[in-house]
Amino acid sequence: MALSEMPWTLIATGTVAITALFISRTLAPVKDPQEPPFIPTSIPLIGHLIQLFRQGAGYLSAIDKNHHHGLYTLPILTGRLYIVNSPEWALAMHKAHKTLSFNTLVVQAMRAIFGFDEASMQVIEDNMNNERGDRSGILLEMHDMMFGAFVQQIDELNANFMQCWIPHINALAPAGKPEPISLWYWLRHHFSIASAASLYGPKSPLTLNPSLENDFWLFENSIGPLFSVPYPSVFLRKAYQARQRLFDAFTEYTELDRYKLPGTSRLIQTRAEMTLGQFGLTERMFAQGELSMMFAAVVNTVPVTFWLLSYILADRELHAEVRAEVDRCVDIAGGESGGTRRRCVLNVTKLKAQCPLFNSALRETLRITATMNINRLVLEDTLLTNHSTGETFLVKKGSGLAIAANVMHFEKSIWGDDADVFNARRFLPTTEKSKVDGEGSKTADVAATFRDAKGKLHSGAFRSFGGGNNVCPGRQFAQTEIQSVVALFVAGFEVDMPDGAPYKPPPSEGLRMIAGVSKPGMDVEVHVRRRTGHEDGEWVCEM
Ligand code: HEM
Repeated sequence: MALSEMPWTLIATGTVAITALFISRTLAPVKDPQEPPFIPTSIPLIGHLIQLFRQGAGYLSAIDKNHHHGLYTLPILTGRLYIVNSPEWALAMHKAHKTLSFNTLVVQAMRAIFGFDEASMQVIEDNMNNERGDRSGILLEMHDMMFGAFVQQIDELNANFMQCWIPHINALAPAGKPEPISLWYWLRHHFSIASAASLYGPKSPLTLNPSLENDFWLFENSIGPLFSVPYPSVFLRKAYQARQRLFDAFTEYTELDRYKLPGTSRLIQTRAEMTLGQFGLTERMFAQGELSMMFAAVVNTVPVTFWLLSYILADRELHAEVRAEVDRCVDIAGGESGGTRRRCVLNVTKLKAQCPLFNSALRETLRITATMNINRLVLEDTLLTNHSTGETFLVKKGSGLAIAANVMHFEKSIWGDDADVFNARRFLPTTEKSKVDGEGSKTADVAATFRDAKGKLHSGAFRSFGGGNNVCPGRQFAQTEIQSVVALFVAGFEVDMPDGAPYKPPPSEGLRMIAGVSKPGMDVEVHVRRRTGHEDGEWVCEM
């Protein structure tokens, strides 16, 4: 048959197929025999990318159903994204922190998301991956400072938060009257402002202008697109403008030296002294950079608090048991007669140390909801070894690498057959063991290794706070915030649906690829009233 006689559709299909084959042969990455297995895709170069855009991190769960590898490769465009799916490979990844860089991604975010100018970029890129081997430079010195500060200054941070939070609790449903609230919005609003104030002091930008709280979450919601969409001022106008208002407010805060006021955390004062004094960034750039600190401090803590409270409220039996534990941490003092309100003193140290079920429920909430992917950039060709199986794989320079916590946190061989559902008691062996070890006076690190019902430890499996060199330094502070907020609701209030029906949690918004803990997909309207016997209670927190 002559070419002119062939049907055009056949010719077109053939041409597309040959071109696709040519492109995929010449441009697509070729697997090195030492690399982790490649996951095929029907659309060369962009197939995985399309699915990641469409399904977010859920795509990694879908892949795991068909290709159950502990470590594998997604060829994307001309590069590779390695996915870590097992605790053993997660440990191997964290061990190789010298060549699997966290800071290179931080630097990219500072440019794309926090709008750093060229001069500031030069400062933060200097020795960012410890090229000089002396841990000098703003990123490494800031990292080291913060890891010390979050331990040494934890009491100050905790006290600041409780002082900022308690007024909202004491103003809620006063004089025994029920108060309707949108639970997610109420928590998000007051918690974000209190959290910002505990770091940035009494003149925190969000305290002076509470509408910035909404701007903050609008900005947060667009963090993925801000990385990739060109001309954000045009195509992401609302988020861009919200970010601009936040930049301006934090700049004013810095220019007016508000970080020097009493009540501001020493952590933020030191960040300001280092950034402005030692490293010479402008006030504007310091201010924009602080939005990254706000992100770390708020975007995960607020939804985890919401979900923990939701899980407890939705289960009457669990609610009663947690309430009994929390009640043992409350002292009620005086004032019953004569018009003075009774002081209800919540001891937050006891909450952490003497409430194994409450602590187990917190970790279980984190397991289910805090499954953010932990990303790294490969700086040099690196061999990773799985010490359980003895396997070694090569990960190549210039590639991305991510722990799929959303897969690992639901792996039945680790968490048991009920891994897909919330089980408040799952972490009891972890929280109770620490109580025994500490003779009842201390509880395990909230990021501690998961211990199953048979007592077996699963190192590397619980990744809500990351691990290794970049494990979350703010986790103890986060634990105080989350547990004190939830405990006050549990001990002091009843929360029901407006028609009096038991609380029903809303669905989750689902998982994005670049995001914090997933938020509720919709708000939930509830009626809050004071618990019988606590109608006139005035709440106070102590450590
Ligand atoms: C439930 C609440 C929180 C969760 C689930 C969480 C989770 C994480 C995770 C997974 C990482 C490691 C990221 C990586 O390795 O790629 C991290 C790092 C970090 N977190 Fe948190 N975090 C929480 C609360 C906080 C709070 C309250 C603060 C501060 C007030 C904070 C400050 C930080 C900082 C500064 C880093 C970067 C550490 C570094 O430079 O290596 N986090 N967090």
